[in-house]
Amino acid sequence: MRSVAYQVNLTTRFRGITSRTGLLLQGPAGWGEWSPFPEYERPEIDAWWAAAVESATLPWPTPVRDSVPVNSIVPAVSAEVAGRYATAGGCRTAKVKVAERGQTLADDVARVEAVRDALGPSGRVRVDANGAWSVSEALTAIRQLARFELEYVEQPCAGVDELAELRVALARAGLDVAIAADESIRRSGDPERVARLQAADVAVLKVQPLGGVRRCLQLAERLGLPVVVSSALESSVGIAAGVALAAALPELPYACGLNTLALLQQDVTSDPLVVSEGRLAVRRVAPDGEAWQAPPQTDLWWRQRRATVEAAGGEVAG
Ligand SMILES: O=C(O)CCC(=O)C1=CC=C[C@@H](O)[C@@H]1C(=O)O
Ligand SMILES: [Mg+2]
Repeated sequence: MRSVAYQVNLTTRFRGITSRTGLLLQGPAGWGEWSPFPEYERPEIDAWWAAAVESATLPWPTPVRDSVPVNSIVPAVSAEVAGRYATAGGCRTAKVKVAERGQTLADDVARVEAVRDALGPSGRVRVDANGAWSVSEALTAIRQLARFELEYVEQPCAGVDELAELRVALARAGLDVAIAADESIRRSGDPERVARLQAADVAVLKVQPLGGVRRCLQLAERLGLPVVVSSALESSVGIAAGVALAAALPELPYACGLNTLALLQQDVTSDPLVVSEGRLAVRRVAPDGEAWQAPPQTDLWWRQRRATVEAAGGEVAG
Protein backbone atom coordinates (compact mmCIF):
# COMPACT_ATOMS: atom_id res chain seq x y z
CA MET A 1 0.00 0.00 0.00
CA ARG A 2 1.15 3.51 -0.83
CA SER A 3 2.26 5.63 2.11
CA VAL A 4 3.46 9.17 2.75
CA ALA A 5 4.97 10.62 5.92
CA TYR A 6 3.78 13.84 7.55
CA GLN A 7 5.43 16.16 10.01
CA VAL A 8 3.70 19.15 11.59
CA ASN A 9 4.52 21.43 14.50
CA LEU A 10 2.37 21.64 17.61
CA THR A 11 0.91 24.94 18.77
CA THR A 12 1.73 24.14 22.40
CA ARG A 13 4.21 21.70 23.89
CA PHE A 14 2.17 18.58 24.77
CA ARG A 15 3.36 15.35 26.44
CA GLY A 16 6.88 16.75 26.04
CA ILE A 17 6.79 17.03 22.24
CA THR A 18 6.70 20.04 19.92
CA SER A 19 6.05 18.35 16.58
CA ARG A 20 4.08 15.34 15.41
CA THR A 21 5.03 12.92 12.68
CA GLY A 22 3.45 9.80 11.21
CA LEU A 23 2.76 7.78 8.11
CA LEU A 24 -0.45 8.00 6.08
CA LEU A 25 -1.41 4.80 4.35
CA GLN A 26 -3.70 4.54 1.31
CA GLY A 27 -5.68 1.36 0.72
CA PRO A 28 -8.86 0.21 -1.00
CA ALA A 29 -11.17 1.58 1.73
CA GLY A 30 -9.43 4.96 2.09
CA TRP A 31 -6.64 6.33 4.27
CA GLY A 32 -5.23 5.17 7.57
CA GLU A 33 -2.74 6.76 9.95
CA TRP A 34 0.24 5.05 11.57
CA SER A 35 1.85 7.39 14.06
CA PRO A 36 3.30 5.58 17.07
CA PHE A 37 5.47 8.07 18.97
CA PRO A 38 9.15 7.90 17.85
CA GLU A 39 10.34 6.31 21.11
CA TYR A 40 7.83 3.44 20.88
CA GLU A 41 9.16 0.12 19.62
CA ARG A 42 7.99 -3.27 18.46
CA PRO A 43 5.94 -5.13 19.50
CA GLU A 44 3.97 -2.17 20.90
CA ILE A 45 3.84 -0.41 17.51
CA ASP A 46 2.36 -3.50 15.82
CA ALA A 47 -1.09 -2.72 17.22
CA TRP A 48 -0.80 0.83 15.85
CA TRP A 49 0.04 -0.67 12.45
CA ALA A 50 -3.01 -2.97 12.60
CA ALA A 51 -5.20 0.08 13.20
CA ALA A 52 -3.78 1.89 10.15
CA VAL A 53 -4.24 -1.17 7.96
CA GLU A 54 -7.82 -1.60 9.17
CA SER A 55 -8.60 2.02 8.34
CA ALA A 56 -7.12 1.75 4.85
CA THR A 57 -8.63 -1.61 3.95
CA LEU A 58 -11.97 -2.06 5.72
CA PRO A 59 -15.14 0.01 6.00
CA TRP A 60 -16.01 1.45 9.40
CA PRO A 61 -18.49 -0.51 11.53
CA THR A 62 -22.02 0.82 11.23
CA PRO A 63 -22.37 4.11 13.11
CA VAL A 64 -25.27 4.65 15.52
CA ARG A 65 -24.79 8.47 15.57
CA ASP A 66 -23.60 10.95 12.94
CA SER A 67 -21.60 13.25 15.20
CA VAL A 68 -19.85 12.86 18.55
CA PRO A 69 -19.26 15.27 21.45
CA VAL A 70 -15.65 16.15 22.24
CA ASN A 71 -13.85 17.76 25.18
CA SER A 72 -11.53 20.72 25.03
CA ILE A 73 -7.96 20.29 26.25
CA VAL A 74 -6.26 22.51 28.74
CA PRO A 75 -2.50 21.82 28.68
CA ALA A 76 -0.40 22.67 31.73
CA VAL A 77 -0.80 26.39 31.05
CA SER A 78 -1.22 29.19 33.60
CA ALA A 79 -4.60 29.76 35.24
CA GLU A 80 -4.84 33.13 33.47
CA VAL A 81 -5.23 31.53 30.04
CA ALA A 82 -6.75 28.16 31.04
CA GLY A 83 -10.35 29.36 30.72
CA ARG A 84 -9.86 30.30 27.08
CA TYR A 85 -8.68 26.78 26.24
CA ALA A 86 -11.59 25.27 28.17
CA THR A 87 -14.39 26.82 26.14
CA ALA A 88 -12.72 26.57 22.70
CA GLY A 89 -14.91 25.09 19.98
CA GLY A 90 -18.05 25.43 22.08
CA CYS A 91 -17.06 22.43 24.23
CA ARG A 92 -18.98 21.84 27.47
CA THR A 93 -16.42 19.36 28.81
CA ALA A 94 -12.77 20.19 29.43
CA LYS A 95 -9.82 17.96 30.20
CA VAL A 96 -7.15 19.64 32.28
CA LYS A 97 -3.58 18.37 32.41
CA VAL A 98 -2.30 18.20 36.00
CA ALA A 99 0.83 16.97 37.82
CA GLU A 100 3.11 18.49 35.19
CA ARG A 101 6.79 18.13 36.03
CA GLY A 102 8.16 21.37 37.50
CA GLN A 103 4.73 22.59 38.64
CA THR A 104 2.98 22.37 42.02
CA LEU A 105 -0.41 21.19 43.24
CA ALA A 106 -1.27 24.85 43.79
CA ASP A 107 -0.75 25.38 40.02
CA ASP A 108 -3.14 22.50 39.32
CA VAL A 109 -5.77 23.82 41.74
CA ALA A 110 -5.59 27.31 40.20
CA ARG A 111 -5.86 25.92 36.65
CA VAL A 112 -8.81 23.62 37.46
CA GLU A 113 -10.57 26.43 39.32
CA ALA A 114 -10.19 28.73 36.30
CA VAL A 115 -11.60 26.02 34.04
CA ARG A 116 -14.58 25.39 36.35
CA ASP A 117 -15.28 29.13 36.42
CA ALA A 118 -15.09 29.36 32.62
CA LEU A 119 -17.46 26.43 32.05
CA GLY A 120 -19.88 27.23 34.87
CA PRO A 121 -21.67 24.65 37.02
CA SER A 122 -23.23 22.78 34.06
CA GLY A 123 -19.86 22.13 32.38
CA ARG A 124 -17.89 18.98 33.00
CA VAL A 125 -14.28 19.02 34.15
CA ARG A 126 -11.91 16.04 34.06
CA VAL A 127 -8.20 16.00 34.87
CA ASP A 128 -5.36 13.82 33.56
CA ALA A 129 -2.23 13.20 35.66
CA ASN A 130 -0.60 10.73 33.22
CA GLY A 131 0.34 8.46 36.12
CA ALA A 132 2.53 11.05 37.83
CA TRP A 133 1.20 10.69 41.38
CA SER A 134 1.83 8.07 44.05
CA VAL A 135 -1.32 6.80 45.79
CA SER A 136 -0.87 9.22 48.69
CA GLU A 137 -0.06 12.16 46.39
CA ALA A 138 -3.18 11.34 44.39
CA LEU A 139 -5.29 11.28 47.56
CA THR A 140 -3.93 14.67 48.60
CA ALA A 141 -4.47 16.16 45.16
CA ILE A 142 -7.97 14.74 44.71
CA ARG A 143 -8.97 16.00 48.16
CA GLN A 144 -8.14 19.52 46.96
CA LEU A 145 -9.53 19.18 43.46
CA ALA A 146 -12.79 17.41 44.35
CA ARG A 147 -14.52 20.69 45.21
CA PHE A 148 -14.48 21.55 41.51
CA GLU A 149 -16.81 18.60 40.83
CA LEU A 150 -14.58 16.40 38.71
CA GLU A 151 -16.14 14.13 36.10
CA TYR A 152 -13.18 11.80 36.66
CA VAL A 153 -9.44 11.70 37.27
CA GLU A 154 -7.57 10.05 34.39
CA GLN A 155 -4.58 7.85 35.23
CA PRO A 156 -3.74 9.45 38.60
CA CYS A 157 -1.10 6.78 39.33
CA ALA A 158 1.00 4.71 36.94
CA GLY A 159 0.21 1.15 38.06
CA VAL A 160 -3.02 -0.83 37.84
CA ASP A 161 -2.55 -2.01 41.43
CA GLU A 162 -2.08 1.59 42.55
CA LEU A 163 -5.29 2.62 40.80
CA ALA A 164 -7.16 -0.17 42.58
CA GLU A 165 -5.62 0.86 45.92
CA LEU A 166 -6.51 4.50 45.30
CA ARG A 167 -10.15 3.65 44.57
CA VAL A 168 -10.39 1.87 47.92
CA ALA A 169 -8.69 4.79 49.70
CA LEU A 170 -11.02 7.32 48.03
CA ALA A 171 -14.08 5.34 49.12
CA ARG A 172 -12.72 5.14 52.69
CA ALA A 173 -12.13 8.90 52.68
CA GLY A 174 -15.69 9.51 51.46
CA LEU A 175 -14.42 11.08 48.23
CA ASP A 176 -16.82 10.20 45.44
CA VAL A 177 -14.51 10.84 42.46
CA ALA A 178 -14.38 8.46 39.50
CA ILE A 179 -11.08 7.08 38.19
CA ALA A 180 -10.35 6.57 34.49
CA ALA A 181 -7.61 4.29 33.17
CA ASP A 182 -5.67 5.33 30.07
CA GLU A 183 -2.03 4.19 29.99
CA SER A 184 -3.02 1.18 32.16
CA ILE A 185 -5.18 0.03 29.24
CA ARG A 186 -3.19 1.07 26.20
CA ARG A 187 0.35 0.29 27.39
CA SER A 188 0.06 -2.51 29.96
CA GLY A 189 -0.21 -5.39 27.47
CA ASP A 190 -3.17 -6.67 29.51
CA PRO A 191 -5.97 -4.11 29.19
CA GLU A 192 -8.49 -6.30 30.97
CA ARG A 193 -6.50 -6.37 34.21
CA VAL A 194 -8.02 -2.95 34.97
CA ALA A 195 -11.49 -4.50 35.00
CA ARG A 196 -10.41 -7.63 36.89
CA LEU A 197 -8.85 -5.55 39.67
CA GLN A 198 -11.69 -3.01 39.67
CA ALA A 199 -9.01 -0.40 39.17
CA ALA A 200 -11.16 2.11 37.25
CA ASP A 201 -14.69 3.39 36.78
CA VAL A 202 -14.06 4.49 33.19
CA ALA A 203 -11.94 3.07 30.34
CA VAL A 204 -10.11 5.41 27.97
CA LEU A 205 -9.76 3.72 24.58
CA LYS A 206 -7.48 4.91 21.78
CA VAL A 207 -7.82 3.34 18.37
CA GLN A 208 -4.18 3.13 17.26
CA PRO A 209 -2.58 1.78 20.46
CA LEU A 210 -5.37 -0.77 20.83
CA GLY A 211 -5.19 -2.13 17.28
CA GLY A 212 -8.15 -0.56 15.51
CA VAL A 213 -11.82 0.32 15.72
CA ARG A 214 -13.06 -3.26 15.71
CA ARG A 215 -10.68 -4.36 18.44
CA CYS A 216 -11.73 -1.38 20.56
CA LEU A 217 -15.39 -2.28 20.16
CA GLN A 218 -14.64 -5.83 21.27
CA LEU A 219 -12.49 -4.63 24.17
CA ALA A 220 -15.21 -2.22 25.32
CA GLU A 221 -17.62 -5.12 25.51
CA ARG A 222 -15.20 -7.30 27.46
CA LEU A 223 -14.27 -4.53 29.90
CA GLY A 224 -17.89 -3.78 30.74
CA LEU A 225 -16.92 -0.21 31.73
CA PRO A 226 -18.15 3.09 30.28
CA VAL A 227 -15.76 4.18 27.55
CA VAL A 228 -14.12 7.48 26.65
CA VAL A 229 -12.72 7.47 23.13
CA SER A 230 -9.56 9.53 22.93
CA SER A 231 -6.91 10.43 20.38
CA ALA A 232 -3.23 9.65 20.16
CA LEU A 233 -2.61 13.17 18.91
CA GLU A 234 -3.22 12.34 15.26
CA SER A 235 -3.90 14.27 12.07
CA SER A 236 -7.49 14.41 10.78
CA VAL A 237 -6.94 11.00 9.14
CA GLY A 238 -6.28 9.30 12.49
CA ILE A 239 -8.90 11.32 14.35
CA ALA A 240 -11.50 10.11 11.84
CA ALA A 241 -10.87 6.55 13.03
CA GLY A 242 -11.49 7.64 16.63
CA VAL A 243 -14.71 9.31 15.57
CA ALA A 244 -15.71 6.10 13.79
CA LEU A 245 -15.21 4.16 17.05
CA ALA A 246 -17.19 6.70 19.08
CA ALA A 247 -19.93 6.63 16.46
CA ALA A 248 -20.24 2.85 16.61
CA LEU A 249 -20.24 2.34 20.40
CA PRO A 250 -23.70 1.37 21.66
CA GLU A 251 -23.39 3.87 24.56
CA LEU A 252 -21.42 7.11 24.55
CA PRO A 253 -21.87 8.66 28.00
CA TYR A 254 -18.78 10.92 27.87
CA ALA A 255 -17.37 13.55 25.52
CA CYS A 256 -14.52 12.13 23.46
CA GLY A 257 -10.88 13.20 23.82
CA LEU A 258 -10.67 13.68 20.07
CA ASN A 259 -10.28 17.44 20.04
CA THR A 260 -6.53 17.43 19.54
CA LEU A 261 -6.35 18.87 16.03
CA ALA A 262 -6.28 22.30 17.65
CA LEU A 263 -2.85 21.33 19.02
CA LEU A 264 -1.45 20.99 15.48
CA GLN A 265 -0.27 24.04 13.57
CA GLN A 266 -1.46 22.46 10.33
CA ASP A 267 -3.35 19.43 9.15
CA VAL A 268 -2.78 16.99 6.28
CA THR A 269 -5.89 18.05 4.40
CA SER A 270 -7.60 21.22 3.24
CA ASP A 271 -10.87 19.68 4.52
CA PRO A 272 -9.97 18.86 8.13
CA LEU A 273 -12.34 17.66 10.82
CA VAL A 274 -13.57 20.79 12.57
CA VAL A 275 -15.15 20.96 16.01
CA SER A 276 -18.43 22.82 15.85
CA GLU A 277 -20.59 23.37 18.91
CA GLY A 278 -18.43 20.88 20.74
CA ARG A 279 -18.96 18.07 18.21
CA LEU A 280 -17.14 16.30 15.37
CA ALA A 281 -18.95 14.87 12.34
CA VAL A 282 -18.50 11.21 11.42
CA ARG A 283 -16.72 10.96 8.05
CA ARG A 284 -13.60 9.77 6.29
CA VAL A 285 -10.71 12.10 5.56
CA ALA A 286 -8.25 12.03 2.65
CA PRO A 287 -5.00 14.01 2.72
CA ASP A 288 -4.22 16.62 0.07
CA GLY A 289 -1.57 19.28 -0.48
CA GLU A 290 2.11 19.04 0.38
CA ALA A 291 2.97 21.55 3.09
CA TRP A 292 2.64 18.85 5.75
CA GLN A 293 4.83 16.28 4.01
CA ALA A 294 7.86 15.20 6.02
CA PRO A 295 11.40 15.88 4.77
CA PRO A 296 12.97 12.95 2.84
CA GLN A 297 15.02 11.80 5.83
CA THR A 298 11.92 11.51 8.04
CA ASP A 299 9.98 9.83 5.24
CA LEU A 300 12.76 7.28 4.91
CA TRP A 301 12.79 6.72 8.67
CA TRP A 302 9.06 5.91 8.58
CA ARG A 303 9.46 3.56 5.61
CA GLN A 304 12.19 1.67 7.46
CA ARG A 305 10.07 1.55 10.60
CA ARG A 306 7.16 0.22 8.54
CA ALA A 307 9.43 -2.44 7.02
CA THR A 308 10.37 -3.76 10.48
CA VAL A 309 6.71 -4.20 11.39
CA GLU A 310 5.80 -5.81 8.08
CA ALA A 311 8.85 -8.08 8.18
CA ALA A 312 7.73 -9.30 11.58
CA GLY A 313 4.41 -10.29 10.08
CA GLY A 314 2.59 -7.19 11.31
CA GLU A 315 -0.86 -7.90 12.61
CA VAL A 316 -3.97 -8.63 10.65
CA ALA A 317 -6.71 -6.09 11.16
CA GLY A 318 -10.12 -7.32 12.10
O1 LIG B 1 -7.91 12.92 25.91
C1 LIG B 1 -7.88 14.03 25.33
O2 LIG B 1 -8.72 14.90 25.51
C2 LIG B 1 -6.79 14.34 24.34
C3 LIG B 1 -5.77 13.29 24.11
C4 LIG B 1 -4.70 13.26 25.14
O3 LIG B 1 -4.81 13.88 26.17
C5 LIG B 1 -3.53 12.49 24.91
C6 LIG B 1 -3.23 12.11 23.64
C7 LIG B 1 -2.01 11.50 23.34
C8 LIG B 1 -1.13 11.19 24.32
C9 LIG B 1 -1.44 11.32 25.72
O4 LIG B 1 -0.34 11.75 26.47
C10 LIG B 1 -2.64 12.19 26.06
C11 LIG B 1 -3.35 11.47 27.20
O5 LIG B 1 -2.69 11.12 28.16
O6 LIG B 1 -4.53 11.19 27.22
MG1 LIG C 1 -4.49 10.26 29.33
